[in-house]
Amino acid sequence: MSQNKTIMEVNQELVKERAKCNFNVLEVTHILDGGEKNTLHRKKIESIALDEGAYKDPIPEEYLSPKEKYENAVRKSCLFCKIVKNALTEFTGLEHFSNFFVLRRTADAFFKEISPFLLHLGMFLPTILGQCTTEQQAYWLPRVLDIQIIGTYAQTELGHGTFIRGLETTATYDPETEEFVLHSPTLTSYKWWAGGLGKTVNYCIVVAQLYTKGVCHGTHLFIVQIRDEETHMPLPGIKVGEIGAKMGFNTADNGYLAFDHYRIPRQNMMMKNAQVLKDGTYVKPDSHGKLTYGTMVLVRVILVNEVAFNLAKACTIATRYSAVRRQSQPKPNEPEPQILDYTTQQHKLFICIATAHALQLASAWLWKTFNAVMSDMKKGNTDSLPELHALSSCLKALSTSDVTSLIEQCRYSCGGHGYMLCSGLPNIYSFVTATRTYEGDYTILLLQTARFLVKAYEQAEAGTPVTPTVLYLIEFVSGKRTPWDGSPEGIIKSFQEIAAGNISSCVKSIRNRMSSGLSFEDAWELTTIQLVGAAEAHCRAVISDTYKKEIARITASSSTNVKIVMEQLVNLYLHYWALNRTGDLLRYSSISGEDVANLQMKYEELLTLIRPNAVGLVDAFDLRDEILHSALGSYDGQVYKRLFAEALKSPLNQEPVNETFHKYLKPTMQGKL
Ligand SMILES: CCCCC/C=C\C/C=C\C/C=C\C/C=C\C/C=C\CCCCC(=O)SCCNC(=O)CCNC(=O)[C@H](O)C(C)(C)COP(=O)(O)OP(=O)(O)OC[C@H]1O[C@@H](n2cnc3c(N)ncnc32)[C@H](O)[C@@H]1OP(=O)(O)O
Ligand SMILES: Cc1cc2nc3c(=O)[nH]c(=O)nc-3n(C[C@H](O)[C@H](O)[C@H](O)COP(=O)(O)OP(=O)(O)OC[C@H]3O[C@@H](n4cnc5c(N)ncnc54)[C@H](O)[C@@H]3O)c2cc1C
Repeated sequence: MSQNKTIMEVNQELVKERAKCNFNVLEVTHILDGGEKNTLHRKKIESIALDEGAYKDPIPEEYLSPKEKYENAVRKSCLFCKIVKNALTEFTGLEHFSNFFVLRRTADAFFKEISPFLLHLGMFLPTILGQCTTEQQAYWLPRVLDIQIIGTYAQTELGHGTFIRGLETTATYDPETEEFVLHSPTLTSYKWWAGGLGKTVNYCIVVAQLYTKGVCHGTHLFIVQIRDEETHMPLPGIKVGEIGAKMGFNTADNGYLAFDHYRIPRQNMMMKNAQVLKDGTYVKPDSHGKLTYGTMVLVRVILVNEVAFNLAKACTIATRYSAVRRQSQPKPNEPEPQILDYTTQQHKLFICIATAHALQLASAWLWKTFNAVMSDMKKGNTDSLPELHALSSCLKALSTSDVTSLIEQCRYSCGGHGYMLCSGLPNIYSFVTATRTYEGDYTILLLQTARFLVKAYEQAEAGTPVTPTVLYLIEFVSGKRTPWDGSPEGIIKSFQEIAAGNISSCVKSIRNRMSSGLSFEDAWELTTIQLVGAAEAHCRAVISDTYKKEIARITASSSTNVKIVMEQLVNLYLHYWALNRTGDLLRYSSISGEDVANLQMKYEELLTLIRPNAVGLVDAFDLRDEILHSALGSYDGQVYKRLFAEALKSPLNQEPVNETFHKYLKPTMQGKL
C-alpha cells in the first residue's frame, strides 16, 4: 500500500494483523474507488496536495482561538486551491462533479474541521451549473473556477429553514431600472447559516420571493454581490456578519445577511428555468415546478458519499486501535486479549465497515441515477424527477442518520482515548451529525419519500405502472408473499415486504382517519410516525438490494478471497438489520422465533469469519494519516507514543507552573483568598 511517510516503526500488533489478512487489499481499494483508474487519479491528486507537507499547522488547530482558527483555515483554503487549481478548472459541468469527491477527501488533510470555501465549491458552483443559462454560465463560471470571486448559498433564514415557501426575503422587479430590489422585511427574514458568509465570501446565491407586476411567483434564485471586490467592505444596503460559535463547523464562518432595498441587475436572476423579461413579464418554467430546488437534490446525492467517506475514516481509526489495545483477562494465566477479539467489539465495528461499503456503492449508483435523470431533463423529460427526489431524500436521511450513530459507536469502541480530540473521532462526529440536519432535516426528507410511496401504493392498487424502486409493491398488493428462507436474497425480499407492509398500514390509517371525518392533511399528520417508519424501511430495502447487486456485479471478476470477504460483509449488513427489525419481520414476514435464533447464530459466525481480515479491510479504505488526523488510527499503530506526543503539545504543558497557582490556588490553600 502507498501508505504514509511513517516516522515510527509499525506496531507489531498491526504487522501480525496485516500478515493474517487473506485477500488482496489493493483489489478492494479499487472496488471502493470505482476502478483502478480512479484509484490512480485519487493518489495523484493526494500526492500533489500532500507530499510537500503544506497542510501542516505550526500550532495544532485545537489550541487556536476561534479567530485564529478561522484565519488559519482561510490561509490553508487559498493554499489548497492554489495547489489543486488545475484540477478545479476541469469542472465545467455537473457530470464532472463526482471528481470533487477526490478533492473533498484530500482537503481533509488541511482542515480538522472544515474549509470556509466548502460552499463555494459545494453549492455556489453547482447552483451556477444547474440554474444558470448558457450565457450566464459563460460570464460566471470562469470567475468561480478561477477563484476570482468566492460565493456561498444563502437560502435558510432565521425564521425558516425547512419550509422554503415560507421564506420572507423579497426580490421585487423594477422595470424602470431593470433591477431587482432585495429586501429583508423582518428579523426572521435575515439569511442565517450560509457557510463562508460571515467573513469570507463576496458573492452569494440568495433565495427570495420573486415579485413582478405586483404578483408573487414564489422563491427564485439570484446571484448577489455583497462585498466590494477590492476592499471586501459590505456594500451599502447589506448587513452581514457571522452567527457565532457552533458544535462544529467552527472554521466555516456561517453567516447572517440582510438587505435594505438592495438593487441587483435583472441579469442576476438565475434564469435557466423561469425568467423575468425586461418589461417585468414572468415566464414560467414549462416543465417541473420544483426545478429551482435542483442544487438541494444534487447535494443530497453528494452527501451520501460524504458520510460513507467519514464512516470509513472513523472505522479505520477504531479498528486499528482495537487491534493494538489490550484489556481485561477473560482466561486466567493468559495474556490480555486485543479488544478486537471481543465479540461485542466486533459487533460495534464490523457493521461500520459494511455500512461504509454499502453507502459507498449506493452513492455511486445514486450518482449514476442522478446523471441519467439530468440527461433526460436536458431533453425536456422530467418524468423521473419525482423518483430521484424520493430516493435522494431517503438515502440522504438514512445514511446521515446511520453514520452519525455509527461514528459515535466507533468513539465508544475506543473507550476514554476516543474522547480525545487527537483521536480524530470528535471532529468527524461533529461534522457528520450536522449532515442529518442541513440540506433537509431527517424527518422532513423521509416524509417527502413517504409522499411518493403512498402515491406509488395507490398506483399499484389501481394496476397502473410503478417506477423501478417500488416494483415490490405490485407483488404485495396482489397478495403474493415469499416464505422466509433466511438467504441473503430472502432477507432483502423480507425488507421489501416490511416496507410494503408499512406503506399499506399508513394508507389504511390515513383512509380510516379520513372516513372518520378528518381532512387529508390531519389524517396525514396523525400518521407521520408510521410514514417516517415506512420511508425508512423502503430506504433500507433499497440500500440492501443495491449493495448486494453491486457487489455481485463488481466482484464477478475479482479473486476468490476478495469475493468471499465482500459477500461476508453484505451478509453481515443484511443480518444486522434483520436482527434490528425482528418486530417488523414478525409482523410482515413469515419468520418464526426459531428463524430469528438462526439469524443470530449466523450473524455471530460472520463476525468470527471477518475478524482476521478486519485490519486489511480498513487498510483498503486507503486513508492517508494526513487525512485521518488520528493518534489512534495511524497506519503504524503507535497509539501510545502518539497520544503522549499529542499531550505534550498542550499549551498547559509548556510551563511547569501555571500562573493560576500564584493568583488563586496558593491563596486559597493558605486561606488568604
Ligand atoms: C478549499 C477547500 C475546498 C474543499 C472542498 C472541496 C471540494 C468540495 C466539493 C464537494 C463538497 C462535498 C460535499 C459537501 C457539499 C456541500 C455541502 C456542504 C455543506 C452544506 C451546508 C448546508 C447547505 C444547506 O443546508 S442549504 C439549505 C437546504 N435546505 C433544505 O434542504 C430545505 C428543506 N426543505 C425542502 O426541501 C422543501 O421545502 C420541502 C420540505 C421538500 C417542501 O417543499 P415545498 O415547496 O413546500 O413542497 P411541497 O411539500 O408542497 O411539495 C410539492 C411537490 O414538490 C415535490 N418536491 C419537493 N422538493 C422537491 C425537489 N427537490 N425536487 C423535486 N420535487 C420536489 C414534492 O415531493 C411534492 O410533490 P408531490 O406534490 O407530492 O408530487
Ligand atoms: C452546520 C450547518 C450548516 C448549514 N449551512 C447552510 C447553508 O450554507 N445555507 C443555507 O441556506 N442553510 C444552511 N443550513 C441550514 C439548514 O439547511 C437548516 O438548518 C435545515 O434545513 C433545517 O431547517 P431548520 O433549521 O429551519 O429546522 P426546523 O425546520 O425548524 O426543524 C426543527 C424541528 O422541527 C421539525 N419539523 C419542521 N417542520 C416539520 C414538519 N412539517 N413536520 C414534522 N416536523 C417538522 C424538524 O424535523 C426538526 O426536528 C445549515 C445548517 C447547519 C446546521
